[in-house]
Amino acid sequence: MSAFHSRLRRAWPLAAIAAIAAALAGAFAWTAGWVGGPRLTAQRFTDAIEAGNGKAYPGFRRAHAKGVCVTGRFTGSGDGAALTRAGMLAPGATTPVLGRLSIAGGDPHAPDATARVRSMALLLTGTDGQQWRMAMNNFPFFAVNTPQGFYDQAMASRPDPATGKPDPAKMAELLRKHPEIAKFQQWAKTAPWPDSWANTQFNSVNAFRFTDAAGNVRSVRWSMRPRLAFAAMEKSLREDAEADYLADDLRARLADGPLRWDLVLTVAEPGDAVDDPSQAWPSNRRQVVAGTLELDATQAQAGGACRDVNYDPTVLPDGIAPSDDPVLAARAGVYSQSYNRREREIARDQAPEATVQGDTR
Ligand code: HEM
Repeated sequence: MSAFHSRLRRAWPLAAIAAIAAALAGAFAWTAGWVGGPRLTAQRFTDAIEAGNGKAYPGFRRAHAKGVCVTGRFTGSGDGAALTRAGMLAPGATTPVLGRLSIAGGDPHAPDATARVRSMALLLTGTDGQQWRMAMNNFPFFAVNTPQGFYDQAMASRPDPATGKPDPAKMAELLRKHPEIAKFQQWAKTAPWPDSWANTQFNSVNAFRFTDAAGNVRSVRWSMRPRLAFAAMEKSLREDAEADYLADDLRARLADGPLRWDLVLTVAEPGDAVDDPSQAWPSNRRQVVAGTLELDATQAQAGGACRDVNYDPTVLPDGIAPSDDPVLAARAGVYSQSYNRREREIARDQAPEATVQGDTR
């Protein structure tokens, strides 16, 4: 070995250590948001959603703040077993459900007629303790294709202090940056509004990976399809409706008996957008009715068990896993942040409105 090579060999460990140290320092700086611009952390994301709400509502979810708890059960039909080994979809398997029906938005007192987006969240707990948490909406696809898009939307929606409404120039800039939003705006403008949670279809929107007993993996989206026929509510009727007509309607319907939705699994084909929730899949994809959800009771969220649940859609039983969709990953971080903030406010007695027993919603 030459003198040069032996000097190099002696120097190498020091150089390697220095390089590793530099890489670690770089990674730390990136994580801390010192380089490459401020990173989109769950904290910043949640701050933006709070700012978009215009006002603080301690103890409430930072999104979908207004809602009610529901309870019931889910029974597997057995047909879903062709797609996943998850025991909850086995034939006849019955799983207790603690759920929540809500409207989108950060104001827990918003009149129902102002909320274009309606939602269903479910927590299924299997006999072996495994959980399947879902948070679904009535839109068929998401407004944006990245977490950054959702963040930008929250920032652009912040009320302008002068008008109390979002600045139209900022909204125009948002649309220029995220043109996929136009498709969602078209849906929001034209799709008829259902008159009840009970006849609304709720969609997972994000895709998930289903693994069957033989180890085959497929990309799946799912929907809760109501057994009740869709009934539209015209604008004039919505304008005259009571602020809490959805919860009133739910109580009245449940007094007459349980409400049911079928769980419909839709299987992707090669080329379908499995990591982009803003793109619907073609309507001819294979569908499987994997079971039925039955809801038979409702409770106000202030005193109900759903208040203290984080319906994080990445909590899944064996046989179902998150896709690589970055929006899904972002949801897990932001829901946790929102959950921690609201539970801390409740624990510190800073949230009388969110905790008052006997409040109906
Ligand atoms: C980056 C995208 C998204 C962000 C940042 C976001 C943010 C949030 C936040 C902060 C909450 C409140 C969580 C809590 O305090 O427990 C929430 C609730 C919810 N979100 Fe999202 N969301 C996103 C996408 C979606 C999508 C794609 C869907 C459905 C298709 C969805 C459906 C829901 C539902 C149903 C709830 C209410 C859950 C409950 O009742 O607790 N979200 N979201």
